[in-house]
Amino acid sequence: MDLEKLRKSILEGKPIVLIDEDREVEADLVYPAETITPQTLNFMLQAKGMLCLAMDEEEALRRGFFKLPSKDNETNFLISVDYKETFTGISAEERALTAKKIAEGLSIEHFRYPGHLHLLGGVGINRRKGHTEASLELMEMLGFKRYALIIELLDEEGNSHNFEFIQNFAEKHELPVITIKEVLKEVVKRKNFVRVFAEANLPSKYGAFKIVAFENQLDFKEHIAIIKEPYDVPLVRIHSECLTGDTLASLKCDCGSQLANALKMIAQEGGILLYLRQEGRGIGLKNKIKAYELQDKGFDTVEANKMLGFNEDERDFSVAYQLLKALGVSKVKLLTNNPGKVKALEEFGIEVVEVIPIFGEVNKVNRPYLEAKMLKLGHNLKPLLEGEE
Ligand SMILES: Nc1nc2c(ncn2[C@@H]2O[C@H](COP(=O)(O)OP(=O)(O)OP(=O)(O)O)[C@@H](O)[C@H]2O)c(=O)[nH]1
Ligand SMILES: [Mg+2]
Ligand SMILES: [Mg+2]
Ligand SMILES: [Zn+2]
Repeated sequence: MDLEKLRKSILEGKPIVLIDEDREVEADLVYPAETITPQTLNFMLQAKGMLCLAMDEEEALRRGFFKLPSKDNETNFLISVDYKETFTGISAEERALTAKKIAEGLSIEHFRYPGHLHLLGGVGINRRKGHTEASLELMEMLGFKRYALIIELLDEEGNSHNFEFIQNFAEKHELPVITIKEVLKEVVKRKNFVRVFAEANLPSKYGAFKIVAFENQLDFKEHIAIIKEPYDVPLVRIHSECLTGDTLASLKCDCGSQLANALKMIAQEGGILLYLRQEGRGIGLKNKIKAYELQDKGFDTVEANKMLGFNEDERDFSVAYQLLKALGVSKVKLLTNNPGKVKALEEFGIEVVEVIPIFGEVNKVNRPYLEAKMLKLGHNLKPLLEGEE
């Protein structure tokens, strides 16, 4: 993400176009409240959405601004306000003044309500990945206080999901465009959401390990690390949970035998196994079993995922990066046949000094599954399946 370019745009009085790809490409214009001018605010109003000031909900509540009833994960409105020394509060100049006064830290006594500036409460980008939360992170990474003016961008007909219109608008006015996903990624790089919670010995039949549990504020799941020390550059296995393969001895996949082999290798060389709670390539256990239903009817693992409305692989390795960071690891020798895992770690700045294949057992049942992974998901399983290791 080109933060310099974004900062320059702000200094020129131009808002940033922030796209939410998860919500069918909805775009908001975003600008720091602390430096807003009536001119920029007036420019933003042509977007035709609802101009709001986003701030951290906790901070807002501390200062006496209060919430309006809303359901979980819906837009989190607080009472709308006007700064007391405005006339009606609606003009661009007066709304800009109200916004600045909030960004200055004034509490509710200095405002009339309801007023003409809507307030949105941000609950943290780890809890909600909306425009409100992303715009606050964006402000912070650009060196501004966590107060953002945001407004949805509507097209000529008043529609909010027109990618072409959004692009043209940005080009015409020379506004930078970024996505919530890009913001989130940058936040994961910069901040720490995970810390070591507990650490104990774990003697196992493969050797003497340590087991580490984490306090995890990123996806709130209970991931685990199994560690064998000492190591210089650790051998790292990032293993996604597979209840059926890992613990129920299913022959449908190679997960259980990969897990065993990884633990053996790590026991010998020193390293870390991250056990990630991303069952079924991220779709969860019950959906994986639904996918197995379809596989029983003859569809392959990729087709089954798609028929259920999922991508072929729904995993996100942000949390793996955060776990490694919490363990002080920035260089790894990665045990995998999956190029996607290497790419994911490298994007976060982890140095993958070596990629080491890790094969499980092939049998009659899992061969078609492994072939589908090789042919459709690009996994490097050729030596295993063609026995030419
Ligand atoms: N959706 C879905 N998930 C499956 C299926 N079979 C196994 N899985 C899941 O696939 C994941 C495999 O995880 P890993 O072995 O860590 O990763 P990988 O993509 O095989 O990559 P490697 O590092 O090369 O092993 C686990 O979460 C399994 O639960 C299936 O048929 N459908
Ligand atoms: Mg929105
Ligand atoms: Mg695997
Ligand atoms: Zn499995």
